[in-house]
Amino acid sequence: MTNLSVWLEATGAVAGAGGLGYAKVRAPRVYWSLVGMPVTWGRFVLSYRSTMDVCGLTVQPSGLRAFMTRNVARREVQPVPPKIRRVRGTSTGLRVTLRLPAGLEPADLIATSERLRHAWGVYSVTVAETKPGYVELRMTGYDVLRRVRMPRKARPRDMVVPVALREDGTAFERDYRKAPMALTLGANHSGKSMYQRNLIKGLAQLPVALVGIDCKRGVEQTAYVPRLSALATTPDESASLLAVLVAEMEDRFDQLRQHGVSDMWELPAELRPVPVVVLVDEVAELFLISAKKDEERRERIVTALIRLAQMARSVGIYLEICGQRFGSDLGKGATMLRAQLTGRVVHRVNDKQTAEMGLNDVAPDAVPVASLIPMERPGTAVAADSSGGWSKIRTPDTPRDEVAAICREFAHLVPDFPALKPFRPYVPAAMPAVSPPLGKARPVTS
Ligand SMILES: Nc1ncnc2c1ncn2[C@@H]1O[C@H](COP(=O)(O)OP(=O)(O)OP(=O)(O)O)[C@@H](O)[C@H]1O
Repeated sequence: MTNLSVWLEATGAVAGAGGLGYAKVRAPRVYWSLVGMPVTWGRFVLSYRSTMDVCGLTVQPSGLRAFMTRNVARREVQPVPPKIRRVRGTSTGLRVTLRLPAGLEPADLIATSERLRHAWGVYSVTVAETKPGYVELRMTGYDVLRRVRMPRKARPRDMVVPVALREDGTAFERDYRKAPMALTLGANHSGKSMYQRNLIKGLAQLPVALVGIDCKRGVEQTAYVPRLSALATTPDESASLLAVLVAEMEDRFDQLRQHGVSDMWELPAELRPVPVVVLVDEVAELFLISAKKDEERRERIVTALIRLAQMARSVGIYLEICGQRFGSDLGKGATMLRAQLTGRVVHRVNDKQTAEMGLNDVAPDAVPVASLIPMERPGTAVAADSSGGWSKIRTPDTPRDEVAAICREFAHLVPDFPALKPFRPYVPAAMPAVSPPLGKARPVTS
């Protein structure tokens, strides 16, 4: 009854809005649920066998099965497609779980995904291996990255934060325990700050210490100060803050040794130190030197970043570094640091070389995809990690005020962290909706 009334309400809405054609363009989610999904489901079921046959995705049945078909059923033995284990409709498409017969592998389906897409008239077909011998065909009924809506079930938990949507309709999650150190690259206005904003939105709700380094005088991160344990807005402050984090890392190593474990997560919860996520906006500012005297500071910053990137994972200190480019042109230490940042997100770039800096060592076949991200789609990126897998993603368009409000709501989660106290930003009683003008953005207290 409830389903019927929801359906009637929705169809009424569609009719009121000017019909199905209008809904297809303006409300693709509603159109998919009401029209696209039943049509595609039917088409899929009716044409499954013949489609798999013409796509070369069938194999000869096993000896016993062939014998039974020939001698018991008295039918001609036909090649068989993968067995359908489950078909499930979602708000963005259809998910089909297949059991692969001997002789077929996931790569065979990946190679034909374009033909499957045409055969079933869907927007995209992605193939994911879910466990050995099983694959999931993820079909999307429309371009889910045009207006991003995160799946309702995607919630921050443990050290996992949903941050964007993949083109197959699933959530792209930043998992700090799987890829502890990450690099986000992209040209001006490509959506890097939006990516960090979505990250902060999720991280703010978890029991972690958030440390900001924003040498663009804090223009982006000042809005989040109620939830930050520390904020540095100049290279000098950043150098001091990073030195404190390196000392904290060393203290935590001593603690691990005392308890005879090699990873913070092996400690009982009551002894485990709070995880720390260090968010660096525009890393080039930390590498720049305008006078000879800055060289020594730069050296300290780069050495601290490399040490943290190499070792801090096991003590729960994670780096999230963001910049326009990240290559040898930044100077000594840059490529060494980059090699340690194994989580990669590359937004629109101005040249292929920048895409190569971000992806060549982890997912070289994703370089052309990153090089072709259009300007009209800010927030679109290629996300890859050292496992060689990659996917095209887009962040939701989350207003800064919304994230600032979440930071205020979860301010009570700022952990007690004496070493970071000198860097704790001043939190005004009423935070302005947007950052204060340049030059006044850095209220510091001790
Ligand atoms: N996912 C998105 N959906 C819609 N609009 C977006 C998205 N991501 C970013 N934008 C818009 O694109 C513009 C640039 O975004 P953002 O400031 O995040 O880019 P940036 O790479 O950090 O730029 P800069 O290097 O200049 O700081 C902003 O107006 C933002 O609102």
